[in-house]
Amino acid sequence: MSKYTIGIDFGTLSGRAILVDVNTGEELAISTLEYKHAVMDNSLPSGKKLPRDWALQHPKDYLDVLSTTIPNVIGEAGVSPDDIIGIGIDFTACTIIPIKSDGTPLCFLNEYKDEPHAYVKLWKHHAAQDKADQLNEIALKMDQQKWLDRYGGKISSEWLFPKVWQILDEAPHIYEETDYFIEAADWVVWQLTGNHTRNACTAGYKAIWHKQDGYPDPEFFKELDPRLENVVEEKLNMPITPLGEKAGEITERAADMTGLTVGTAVAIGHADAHVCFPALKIDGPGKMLNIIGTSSCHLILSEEEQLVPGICGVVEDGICPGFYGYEAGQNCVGDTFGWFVDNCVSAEYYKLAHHEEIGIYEYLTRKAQQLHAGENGLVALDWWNGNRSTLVDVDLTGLIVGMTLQTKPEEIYRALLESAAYGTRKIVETFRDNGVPVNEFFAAGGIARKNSLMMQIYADVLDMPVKIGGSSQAPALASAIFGAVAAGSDRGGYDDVFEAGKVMGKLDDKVYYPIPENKEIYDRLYSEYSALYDHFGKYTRDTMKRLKTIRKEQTTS
Ligand SMILES: Nc1ncnc2c1ncn2[C@@H]1O[C@H](COP(=O)(O)OP(=O)(O)O)[C@@H](O)[C@H]1O
Ligand SMILES: O=C(CO)[C@@H](O)[C@@H](O)COP(=O)(O)O
Repeated sequence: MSKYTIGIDFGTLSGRAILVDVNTGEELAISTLEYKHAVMDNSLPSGKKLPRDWALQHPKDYLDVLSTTIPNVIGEAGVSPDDIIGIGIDFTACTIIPIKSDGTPLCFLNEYKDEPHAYVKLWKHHAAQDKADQLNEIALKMDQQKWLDRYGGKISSEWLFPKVWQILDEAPHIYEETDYFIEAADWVVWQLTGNHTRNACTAGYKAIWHKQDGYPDPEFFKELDPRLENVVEEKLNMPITPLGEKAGEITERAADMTGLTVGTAVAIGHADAHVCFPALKIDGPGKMLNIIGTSSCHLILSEEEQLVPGICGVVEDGICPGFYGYEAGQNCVGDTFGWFVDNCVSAEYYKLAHHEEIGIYEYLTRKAQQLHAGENGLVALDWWNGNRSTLVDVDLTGLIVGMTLQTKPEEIYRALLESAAYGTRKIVETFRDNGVPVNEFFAAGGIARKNSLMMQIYADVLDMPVKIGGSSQAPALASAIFGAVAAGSDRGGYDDVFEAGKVMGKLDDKVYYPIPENKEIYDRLYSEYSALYDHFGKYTRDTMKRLKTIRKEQTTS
């Protein structure tokens, strides 16, 4: 008798569920729901305006994903809910919700509906950079290198404490009324199981938690703001559960909402990038996995804890049990291309794409593919939404050098694709230079399978073969794998995530190999990228910051 699991990937704009056969990895059904409120970066549902750099979400959209996509995949696959043995959840991170002790988000309560700080702060909420700057400065002054160095020497404004501090500073009453700040991954798991759990991945990477040392001392938090002295005890006080464990089982309420059977196993929540390893059968060190979507995450396992400057963090068991997991990343990849096609491509190009019955990305990609490496004469810095690694500063901005009156949209588009590859090479070199070998390169996420030109450019720029995940929904497949492990072998699942990955994971037959003549050109262009990277990112980084300050002043005056 076949058994099945469901994996749900909560992305930036939508939630995607897939139903997978546990014995073959076959994906029987998929269902996607776009979030009704998408990313609230201009205003709240009430119309209240939001300042620049904000990015909020509405937790009701996550419940809609559960109540829509799960029944959809069960119906489409035509399987009995009794044969679905487990479910796993992954989510963007650090995406946090202020909640009451019973799990109710503050924004669900009438009195807080018009309070921006009562809503979900999405991973790309970038309005707490000043808090991150102060936090890093104070950490250095207080000799907190022990944990700071594990986070590459800097905490990003995308992570939990700068966001929580911003809430305390700008809306102390919301901070006061919040019983817990919870990652959205853990909140969704709570809605399914009735159990309040915290996963080790997001606690480790996003909330400065360490398996042996715990959190920074209260003295440190007190120095940030005396009201934060006991922030851990007061707002985050939940035991942390390793990945690969079971969080609980589907409750009656969740069964009514989803159509699943009461008692179905639910895995501990995971982050959308980190979860992916078993979906590509990756089971050990030296194999970098790059999840390329709206943003991009670079993840790698190692048997040792090395301190690598400018990365997001190294966390023991933070990706898969038994290894140190490293994360680095780029704040925007797909988002940059989205910005470009929405703002910089003429109606004529859209008309021609329509005429050829293809989308605008495919149209631009075809045109960009006809160019030789280096023929566009452009080098771009990939900082359209800041720099996550290795400079850790969301105030840095994008740049294109080499533009002339002859420059065509497809040339700029190609330069943007190339800049994402250069940013990735910078990350790979930083790992290698600091004792973390990168021997193989794997790519997954929406773009990895959609854009073959981009993957070829990655192979050429990195001078490494690029292997592609076999599923168009790698995070959801990986979550289904974690669901099978939560169910365990007694119920027809697995006891070990790597064992489950071997059966349920998949790689595409297509591998992109470096083209030697392109590699040579890209080596030269990469050295130009590196010079610009150092110039604008290190020596004159204040230029970009000053421009942002002037813009802010002029927007509010
Ligand atoms: N063919 C394409 N080439 C490059 N970028 C694309 C293409 N199609 C979509 N995108 C961009 O990819 C991003 C979506 O990535 P995806 O992995 O599907 O979602 P998510 O990041 O939410 O998990 C969007 O920012 C979009 O602009
Ligand atoms: O930051 C992380 C994980 O650390 C991601 O959740 C975040 O970059 C969002 O990922 P997507 O680009 O939406 O796939």
